[in-house]
Amino acid sequence: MTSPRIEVHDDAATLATSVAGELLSRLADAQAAGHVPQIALTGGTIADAVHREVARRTADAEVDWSRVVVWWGDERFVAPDDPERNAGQARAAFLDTVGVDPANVHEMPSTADAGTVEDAAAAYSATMREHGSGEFEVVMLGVGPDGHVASLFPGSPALDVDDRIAVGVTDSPKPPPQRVSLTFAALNRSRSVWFLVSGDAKAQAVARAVGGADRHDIPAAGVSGQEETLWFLDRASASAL
Ligand SMILES: O=C1O[C@H](COP(=O)(O)O)[C@@H](O)[C@H](O)[C@H]1O
Repeated sequence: MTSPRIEVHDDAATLATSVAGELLSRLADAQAAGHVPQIALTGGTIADAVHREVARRTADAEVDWSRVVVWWGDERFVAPDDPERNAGQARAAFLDTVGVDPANVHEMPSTADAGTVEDAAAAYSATMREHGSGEFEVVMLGVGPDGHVASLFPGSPALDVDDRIAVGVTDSPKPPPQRVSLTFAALNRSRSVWFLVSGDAKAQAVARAVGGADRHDIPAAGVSGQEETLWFLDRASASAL
């Protein structure tokens, strides 16, 4: 478990630019060292802004996207073309344009691929065991006003599942209710964990997570990187620190 570092940016736009730049530089460094980096993406508003900045800045970066392996920290269990899909959002924002190898992009199953969320979670766990070490270079995580990360929500039974890579969620308080999420155990194997948070609605959750709340109350408090835990905040989300 690493102590958190906090970076406060003026607003969501400067936060997104900074995260995108840092991600491109981490990936370039990992590739220069001979690695094929694996990353896990998140969904949501600030993630979308980060993804669009990655697309905008990729032409000037030294990253070979065909040698980056892409996973997700969570996904909504809906039809593949549903606008709620985190994967669809990331594809539209950057994956469709930066030159990733489709064989290296591991979307979580949709309702077209699996009968139940538990089947979907089991299939994703198997895919991760087959294709990757599960040791991410960087996991990016949005945080909800209730402190949720990925699809690990306060009070959910999924918070206590530590013997699996991915878990099915059937009662998400934020729609849609059915989701698949990586577990704390899987997220915590990442080298770097980056929280991306913007807006004053999330200020209390940030303060409680950084202050070491119980993960059952504020799930973001239960995730940290093996080498680095970094909070990218804007002034509004940092206002209760
Ligand atoms: O439902 C989800 O919400 C969080 C945060 O989203 P935001 O719009 O409040 O930024 C996101 O990180 C997660 O991946 C997603 O499924």
